[in-house]
Amino acid sequence: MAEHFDFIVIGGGSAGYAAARTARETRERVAIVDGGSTLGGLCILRGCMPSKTLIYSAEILHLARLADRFGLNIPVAKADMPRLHERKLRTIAEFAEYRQEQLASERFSLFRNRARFTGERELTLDDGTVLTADAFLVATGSVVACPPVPGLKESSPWTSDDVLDLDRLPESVIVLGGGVVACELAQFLHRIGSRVTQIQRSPHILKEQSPEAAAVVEEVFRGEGIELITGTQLRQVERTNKGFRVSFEHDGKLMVREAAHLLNALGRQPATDGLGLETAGVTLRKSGHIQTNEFQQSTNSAVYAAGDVAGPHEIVHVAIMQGELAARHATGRPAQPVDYDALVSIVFTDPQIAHAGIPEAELKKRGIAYVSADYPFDDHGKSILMEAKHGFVKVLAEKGTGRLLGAECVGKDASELIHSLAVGIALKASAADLLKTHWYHPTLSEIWTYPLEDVLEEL
Ligand SMILES: Cc1cc2nc3c(=O)[nH]c(=O)nc-3n(C[C@H](O)[C@H](O)[C@H](O)COP(=O)(O)OP(=O)(O)OC[C@H]3O[C@@H](n4cnc5c(N)ncnc54)[C@H](O)[C@@H]3O)c2cc1C
Ligand SMILES: NC(=O)c1ccc[n+]([C@@H]2O[C@H](COP(=O)([O-])OP(=O)(O)OC[C@H]3O[C@@H](n4cnc5c(N)ncnc54)[C@H](O)[C@@H]3O)[C@@H](O)[C@H]2O)c1
Repeated sequence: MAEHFDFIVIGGGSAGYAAARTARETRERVAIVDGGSTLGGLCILRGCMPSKTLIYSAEILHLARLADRFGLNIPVAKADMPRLHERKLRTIAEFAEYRQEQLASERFSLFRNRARFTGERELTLDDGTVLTADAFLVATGSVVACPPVPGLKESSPWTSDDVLDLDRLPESVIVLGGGVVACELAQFLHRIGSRVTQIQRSPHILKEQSPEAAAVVEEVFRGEGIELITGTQLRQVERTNKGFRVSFEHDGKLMVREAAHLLNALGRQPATDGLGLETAGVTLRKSGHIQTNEFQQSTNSAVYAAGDVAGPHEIVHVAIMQGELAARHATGRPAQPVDYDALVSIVFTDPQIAHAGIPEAELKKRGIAYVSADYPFDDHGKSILMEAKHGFVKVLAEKGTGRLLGAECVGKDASELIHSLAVGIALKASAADLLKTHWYHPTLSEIWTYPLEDVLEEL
């Protein structure tokens, strides 16, 4: 006999846990099914938290090496890999334990299995248990993609999981890709002391960001000593007795690079394999993501999807918003679709790239009339005294009304700085509204006053 629930979540990561918690507010019988070897989800175990723990250490190391610039004498600054690794494990363990306790609490029925749809409202677990529910949420996340580059799969390259678990210094690494994972980890590896070559297909890294923002990071990467080669076409990957050889075309010539290690950072794909989605009448988009409406409902109205498996943005806070939205809708409560025009996205390179609202290219595409203004960090008091002169801030506001539509920040701690503008954008404030703020001096944040004032003048 099948056990029946009000709401079943498949996948107890960021999206799944947020949905289960939200559904439990008004429903008694909520189940979570997670077949991962460790509970906790990508963000905690192998994504945001381990990467940002390590990247922060690498930033401190980088600053220590620039000690002379700050009038300091730090004779030796280098990574202690076993201790770096141990700190990461300790930090992650704390987050994971907390999440595991939440998932295993008596509020939910937790099944440590892989699940597969065997009917429109029926799941069969890998131990044969059959579960039915009024509504389901698929929140199975994503897996590393391996595009059909000859020899890539056969050579078993590292993925981000391997880099985030290093307890020794790799002598040299070739990083394939120019997306967020590739860039964040290429700079981390370089800063801890590896020789890094990064190979990217398009003419610029970080193609989701504006070309101006990407150009700042490219210049810093090359200045720090990363060999960054853009505008390439990968031809072949081979294992050698010393490591790896990558052949690619660049400027019409065939080029070859060799290194002890190879990192495949060529993207991730939605984790839908083996879920029996066809049996449940759930359709996928061309991208492989589960197709949903604005309430995260799939083509089977009883099956919702959220997080990396649903897209369109593979970011934790979006996964959480989508999970909460799906659970509210599935349990018959008022639910507001996610407002992607207020999206915040961040790349944790140094300098960081942060964006809020509608990107400028999208404003142009939609034919929205806007005014814009920017200001560089190399002309700002606090960033000058911090020796953090790379990058700029930019504000985009609606022509006529001055309503904030978008903002971009490339620079030190851009991930923190963007949030004052993100609040303005989400609350549909105008440039004049934001200028009522007491912007403290000297801070990095007060740099926003320059483009805000310029935008106001331009209106
Ligand atoms: C290196 C790296 C760094 C990142 N850094 C950031 C960052 O700084 N900021 C940010 O916002 N985002 C970051 N991300 C992205 C972020 O981690 C993801 O967007 C987010 O964790 C996705 O959450 P999710 O709930 O969709 O999936 P997950 O957290 O992956 O959860 C999916 C769960 O489903 C389970 N599961 C899968 N298949 C089945 C099945 N068939 N049956 C049962 N259970 C199943 C898995 O065990 C897992 O627990 C990073 C990603 C990577 C790889
Ligand atoms: N700071 C953050 O919020 C953060 C950090 C890491 C990851 N993430 C999320 O994880 C997701 C995955 O990141 P990612 O960097 O792995 O993927 P991505 O899709 O951002 O980047 C993949 C890269 O691989 C290249 N590529 C793909 N196929 C190729 C081929 N056949 N030949 C040559 N190049 C090819 C692409 O041009 C791109 O540069 C992202 O969507 C991101 O949202 C977020």
